[in-house]
Amino acid sequence: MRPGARIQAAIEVMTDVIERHRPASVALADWGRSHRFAGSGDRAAIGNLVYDALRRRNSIAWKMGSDSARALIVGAAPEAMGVTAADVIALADGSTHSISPLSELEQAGLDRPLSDDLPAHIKGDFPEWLSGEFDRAFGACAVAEGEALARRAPLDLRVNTLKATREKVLKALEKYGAEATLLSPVGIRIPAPQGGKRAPNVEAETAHGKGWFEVQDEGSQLAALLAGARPRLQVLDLCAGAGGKSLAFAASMQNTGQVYAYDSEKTQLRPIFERLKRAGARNVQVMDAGDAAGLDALSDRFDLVFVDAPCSGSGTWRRRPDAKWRLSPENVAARLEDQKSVLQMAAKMVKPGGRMVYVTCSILPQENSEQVRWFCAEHEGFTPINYVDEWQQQLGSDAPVSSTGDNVGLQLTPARHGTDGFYISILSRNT
Ligand SMILES: C[S@@+](CC[C@H](N)C(=O)[O-])C[C@H]1O[C@@H](n2cnc3c(N)ncnc32)[C@H](O)[C@@H]1O
Repeated sequence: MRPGARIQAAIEVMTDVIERHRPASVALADWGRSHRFAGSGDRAAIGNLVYDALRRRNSIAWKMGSDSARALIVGAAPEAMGVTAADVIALADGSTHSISPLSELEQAGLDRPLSDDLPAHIKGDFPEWLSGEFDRAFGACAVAEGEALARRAPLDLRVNTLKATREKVLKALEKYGAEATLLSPVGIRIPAPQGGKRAPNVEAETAHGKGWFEVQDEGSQLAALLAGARPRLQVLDLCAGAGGKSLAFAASMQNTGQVYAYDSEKTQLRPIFERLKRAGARNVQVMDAGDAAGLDALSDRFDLVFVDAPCSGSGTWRRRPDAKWRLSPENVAARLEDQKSVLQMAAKMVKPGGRMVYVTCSILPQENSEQVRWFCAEHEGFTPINYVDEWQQQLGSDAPVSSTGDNVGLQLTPARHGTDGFYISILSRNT
């Protein structure tokens, strides 16, 4: 496909996303199925246009003077395709399948700089109704944090130390520009693709098939490392989902002790079996999904209960930018209730002297520090542990500074730490 046709195709996909409220990945897959002639390069370029437009939706709409699918895609095109505004104007020649010529207004929008006095939610590309939460979370840094959440994310991998070393995986993925992560000692990063380039399909690599690594954001790796899953412990991964953390624990525990992987949803849990097999993880017991009675029978037993709580996902907007605009106050309220319910359940499972680790991939204080405060008020036997000391002990390096400014919980963000937005709080059970 010619570049002008790719822009037109992206407008069609974006129309589907906006008008029919469909997830971008579904709209893109549907478009691919009904346009079989399009190659993988075309699909990647169209995907970049759609995702970049969603990442920077507010600022692009302001520049272009419209929130229409066409305005958003045209506004995103220079950066998404790695070309100049003049190139985009020239590409829109109205030839068969291509985008029609740009109006004067559209042309002017491509060159319009953002003015300094714009509100934070426009400059930082986050939903206006979350302005208060962004302000509470980041104060004067709200725009910078929003901007970082609106950039493309790198591809992060966790080396499976049961089967490989970081050096070995770095060598296997050298061709993709793989480099060691700065914070996680078992992490590897492939930088985000620029312009029209696409991210490599690392899961098609032999090294992945052999179980040498898993795709996992560095923030997620750090949450698992900070939890302190040592050899021979009894660990409960309470919201195990596809098992990302259970796999990391199995590696930290050198396949000794026991990890119980539980989730209320069997469809979430389903991929864990294949992943465990590939990784050579032998100390993970997958519980029946939703088996509350089975879980109850294990009360007061665990050295470590890890709560990877259901949340708004606001920390992962770089990877799922459409979720940013679908999120509603009602969704957040529902997740807050879910979090309280899993925290209540988790409290019963920790043995005296054991610990609970509460994690979200969110940057909203409501879901993070405020839930921990609520939990501690309800459960007198639990006390938050200073994460700075814990980091030193578990990772043997100096802890990064949390964007919350305190040591109760570690809030990681793309702007400060280069990871997805993650919140990690460690609580010890004293009685
Ligand atoms: C953030 S995801 C977990 C991701 C997973 N730990 C990983 O690393 O791949 C949250 C999970 O919590 C599960 N969940 C929601 N409510 C739950 C509950 N009451 N008990 C157990 N799991 C629950 C969801 O099904 C979902 O899989």
